[in-house]
Amino acid sequence: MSDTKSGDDKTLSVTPKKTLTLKRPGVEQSTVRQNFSHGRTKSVVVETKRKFIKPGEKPEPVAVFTPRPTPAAIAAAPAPAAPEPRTPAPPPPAPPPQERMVLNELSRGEMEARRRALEGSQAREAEDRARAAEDAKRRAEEDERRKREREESARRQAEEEARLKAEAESRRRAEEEARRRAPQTAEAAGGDEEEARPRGRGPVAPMRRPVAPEVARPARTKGEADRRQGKLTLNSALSSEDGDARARSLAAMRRRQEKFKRAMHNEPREKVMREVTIPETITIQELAQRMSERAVDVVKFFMKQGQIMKPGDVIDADTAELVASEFGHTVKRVAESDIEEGLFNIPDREEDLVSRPPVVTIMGHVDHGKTSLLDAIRNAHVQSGEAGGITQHIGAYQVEKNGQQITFIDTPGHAAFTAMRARGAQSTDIAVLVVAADDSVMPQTVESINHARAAGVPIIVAINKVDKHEANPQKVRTQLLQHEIVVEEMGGETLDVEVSAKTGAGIDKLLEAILLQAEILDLKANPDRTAEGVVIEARLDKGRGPVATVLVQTGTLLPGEILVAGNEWGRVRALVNDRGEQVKEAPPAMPVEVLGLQGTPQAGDRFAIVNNEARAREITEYRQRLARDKAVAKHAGQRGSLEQMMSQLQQAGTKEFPLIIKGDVQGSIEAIDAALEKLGNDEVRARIVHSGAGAITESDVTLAETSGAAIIGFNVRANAQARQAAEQADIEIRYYNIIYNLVDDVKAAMSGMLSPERRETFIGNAEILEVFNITKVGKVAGCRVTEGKVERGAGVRLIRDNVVIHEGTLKTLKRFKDEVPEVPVGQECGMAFQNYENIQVGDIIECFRVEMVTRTL
Ligand SMILES: Nc1nc2c(ncn2[C@@H]2O[C@H](COP(=O)(O)OP(=O)(O)OP(=O)(O)O)[C@@H](O)[C@H]2O)c(=O)[nH]1
Repeated sequence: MSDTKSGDDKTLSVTPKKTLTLKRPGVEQSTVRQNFSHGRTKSVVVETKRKFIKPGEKPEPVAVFTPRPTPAAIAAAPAPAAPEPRTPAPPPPAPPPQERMVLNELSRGEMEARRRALEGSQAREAEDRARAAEDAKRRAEEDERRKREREESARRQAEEEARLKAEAESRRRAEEEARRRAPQTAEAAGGDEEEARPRGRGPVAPMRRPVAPEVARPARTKGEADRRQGKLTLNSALSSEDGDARARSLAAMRRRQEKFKRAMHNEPREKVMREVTIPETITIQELAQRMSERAVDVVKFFMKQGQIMKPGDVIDADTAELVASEFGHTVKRVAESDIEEGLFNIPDREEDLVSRPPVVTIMGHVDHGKTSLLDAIRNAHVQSGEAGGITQHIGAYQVEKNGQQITFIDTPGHAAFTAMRARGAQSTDIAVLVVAADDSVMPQTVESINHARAAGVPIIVAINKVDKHEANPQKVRTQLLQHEIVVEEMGGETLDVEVSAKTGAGIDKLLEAILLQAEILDLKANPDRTAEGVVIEARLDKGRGPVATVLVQTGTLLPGEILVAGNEWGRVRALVNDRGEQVKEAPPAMPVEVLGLQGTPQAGDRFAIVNNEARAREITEYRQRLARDKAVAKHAGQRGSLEQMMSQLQQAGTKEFPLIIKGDVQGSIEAIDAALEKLGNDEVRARIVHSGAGAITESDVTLAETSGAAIIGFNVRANAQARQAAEQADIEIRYYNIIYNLVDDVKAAMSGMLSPERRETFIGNAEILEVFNITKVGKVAGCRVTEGKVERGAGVRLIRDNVVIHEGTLKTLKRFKDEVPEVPVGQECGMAFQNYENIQVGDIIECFRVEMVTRTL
């Protein structure tokens, strides 16, 4: 049987020290494990009670055994001693002479162990006592230090206050002094100010900006006082209870001091410069948050710029960037287009690439024969054996030459289609530049050259109309030199072909030239992958719903796939080629009509295939949101910066001509929009309330009604309900099929809104020779017409010494006794002014006619 000391024994460490209360006066405790035969053990708590002895008395150590209340232990215990309650035991009968032991039959080892346990326990107690004393000392020191600090801070505040007062006083005196001594030189005045500043005290900053500290100081003191006196907080309650020891934490004190110092020195809080991430659009609130600025400060900034904004307002990235840099932050522009990651430009392996047909766009000046050429090519070269097939306009077509396909993008080359053409060039491999041989290089020819160059697309020159007798192809070639287009014949590398769209001459050669150029370009695509491409045209078809003509640029498009194009998506219901036939697939460079989209995408939108509807929805919703935000931001932007506001003020008198435009094809709507945008001047301009592809519906009429707009249908008609609604609401619907006519009409209508111009025509002058005062009539001037003639009813001005002193109308114009309508030059007459009599001999009467002229745009 052996005893173990409980100190390090984990099994015993749970012994509830608290219940055993080490601090019980005069009692020392430790736990001892006793081992018995057959592996039985028992834990006992040893309490050593010290007896307080009077001087002279002999100390009598006492050990009390408290058995653990485990049943096993109770059963196994050989009942060594009667269990004692935990209350301090009354001193037992005088022990035998063994020191500190009352147990019988303990071996030396056991006794030694117990002794060690008791000693350890004593040592611990001593340590605890020492620690407590140290803590108390530290606390006292801390309290003392805080007190000192508070006193110090109060002293400093008082000092600062006194100093500021002194400064203000001395400054006031200095100013007074300066005023007394005025006028003085600026230098002398500077010197005075220097004098006025208390020397060697305080920093220079408060002197430079003296107002802030003075204002800040009393406000702070008052605020603090109010806070302290007015409110009873837990803190204040405690601090009043046990002195000021617990009033404020040290950190709070420091913060307060820092703040105070800053206010004193008018130092701005140290600014943290951040890199602010700015998406395409952002709310002011969000921007402020990202800059760690207060939204109200950003709003204030806008206000200074003359814009009234709310924190919830959306601004575009450019504005946000400006704001961020004004606040001193750096900017990182990001596109929130992570969602589109992996949608486009999936790389292909070299070995998967195969040759594909070239995509050609025909460009050139108005009337140089683009449409005729496209038609000529198409009519002559629809795929062999299918010549009888019904061709339809889908915005692009393919022809076959020498067994090879060529894709033509069939967008008409009207001036207003510039935007479309620019997009066309992006999806194009080769640009055919049509120049009429009977004309010359024109502005749009140059524009086309620039578009092709910008897109990095090689040009083939088609010199058209060579059938005409006045055709001069050589002149065209020479003119092209000026624009750095050097055709082969002139020793350059640009292919040129003389053609006639009328007779069909040279068309084959042109196609061959295209194929040759394509060979040089070595155009390739991977047909064994999901399709990617571009929308050429999109429209709302009455029977088929939204229809988009797309050009597959890589991969193969199949029915059933989920296609995302711009803001729209849909499951491909059918693919229709340029001959109106349904096809099972659309390989690279093939233009097809896609049916099954949910909405009409925009011409020029890129399309791609996604795996599931959820992803398609996610992408299109994101794009729609983006478009919406952009529109809102644009709108907000219109409320604009100061410049914008000024221009708005200027425009305040601008009359708007609201229009709703519905068209058959997205491309034509864009063209109309662009053309109408150009109309107008400072006084009147067209405002397109809404435009879109599709028939004119009842909702268009409602919109027209609310916005006071006229409705224009381009190649579309209003449905019966819309017609009826328009009739009832008295809304005008106009139909057009030629853009020029549409634009001309709008122009004429807008001209009617221009205020007429006042035009003045000089008629004649008369000199006053005599002034008669006639009763009942008043003063009448006897004049001679010296220039032109004088007319009754015309405007007259009275001019004295070359100064106009009156402008009005004539009351009478008499020749002898008769009223006459006019008096020619050289004759004499009598004239009287309406409501004006201050006339003198020698005055000149100028006669003029005013016309109001209607203006046009
Ligand atoms: N004699 C002759 N006339 C031609 C030829 N090509 C086009 N034309 C005529 O030129 C005029 C304009 O031709 P378009 O094909 O409409 O010209 P465009 O460049 O498409 O014109 P926009 O669509 O207005 O830009 C038409 O009257 C054609 O008949 C040609 O090779 N020879």
